[in-house]
Amino acid sequence: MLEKKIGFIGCGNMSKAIIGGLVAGGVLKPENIWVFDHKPATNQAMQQQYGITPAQSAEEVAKQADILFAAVKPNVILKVLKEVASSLNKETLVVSIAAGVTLDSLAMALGHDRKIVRVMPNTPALVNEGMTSVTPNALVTQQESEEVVAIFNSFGKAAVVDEYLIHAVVGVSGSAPAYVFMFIEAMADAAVLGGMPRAQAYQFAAQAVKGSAQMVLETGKHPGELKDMVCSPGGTTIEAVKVLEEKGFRAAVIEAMRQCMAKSEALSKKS
Ligand SMILES: NC(=O)C1=CN([C@@H]2O[C@H](COP(=O)(O)OP(=O)(O)OC[C@H]3O[C@@H](n4cnc5c(N)ncnc54)[C@H](OP(=O)(O)O)[C@@H]3O)[C@@H](O)[C@H]2O)C=CC1
Ligand SMILES: O=C(O)[C@@H]1CCC=N1
Repeated sequence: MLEKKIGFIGCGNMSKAIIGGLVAGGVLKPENIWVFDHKPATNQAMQQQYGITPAQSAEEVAKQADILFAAVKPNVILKVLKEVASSLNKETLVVSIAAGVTLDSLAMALGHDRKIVRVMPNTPALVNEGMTSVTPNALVTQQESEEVVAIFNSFGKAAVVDEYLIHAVVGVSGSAPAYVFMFIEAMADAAVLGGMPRAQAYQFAAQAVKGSAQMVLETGKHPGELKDMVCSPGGTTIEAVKVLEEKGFRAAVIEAMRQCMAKSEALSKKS
């Protein structure tokens, strides 16, 4: 169990996913998780649900934390960090989850002597299947970096990546659950069209996606080979594959992600 205090400023979708994962994984005592959201009702609800410690202010969280998560929207994070910079201890590790906010701009807000880690998680952290990239600045030690990776590994998988890869990470995992949910919803709609009850259709579609993902991860086989294994000659699947190719399925996914990555890059230039 990690004997550190972890603080969160901002408690929305992502903080809830990370805190849920930390508590479920027994990574640290819930009372060692300090939370400040500017909505008091959120702090109370988190205390009731997880037994975490609600704070009265962002400064209080900053003073308490050994590792401080800045988990507010990208447009407010620099202001929030500037306000708490003087409350941080010298050794506090600041972890930013904001999309498009670079290590350089975080250092400008916090001071250039700060240990900062930029991470990009995703919402499946809520069900212990998150995927997170971890990018430390030069002041973070190997051991501290490994600690952050271990935190995210406790509710999914995590890997250290160079900062230039962050836009690809946003495209392929940070934002990706949204397109996967759309795919599941569309498949379920089609199953409903085929007469299946709606709830059952979501179950079948989601399990098909989960099982297929598991096959990629566990067999190490090329996705194309796994696809070929499903397509019987003259069978049903190849009919579906033909239509997906005709409708530009792959091109649509690639173009959607290209624009997602471009937006991530544009946000980084603004910050
Ligand atoms: N959602 C996702 O899938 C992912 C999000 N991210 C990043 O995570 C960050 C947070 O996203 P997400 O959790 O979705 O956002 P949310 O809006 O759900 O959460 C942010 C929370 O912080 C609160 N807040 C805003 N300003 C302050 C402040 N000054 N002090 C304390 N609390 C404040 C917000 O309150 P209010 O609602 O009143 O504004 C809200 O409750 C973003 O920077 C985003 O880029 C990264 C990866 C994936
Ligand atoms: O849509 C967004 O900007 C954030 C970043 C990754 C997922 N959600």
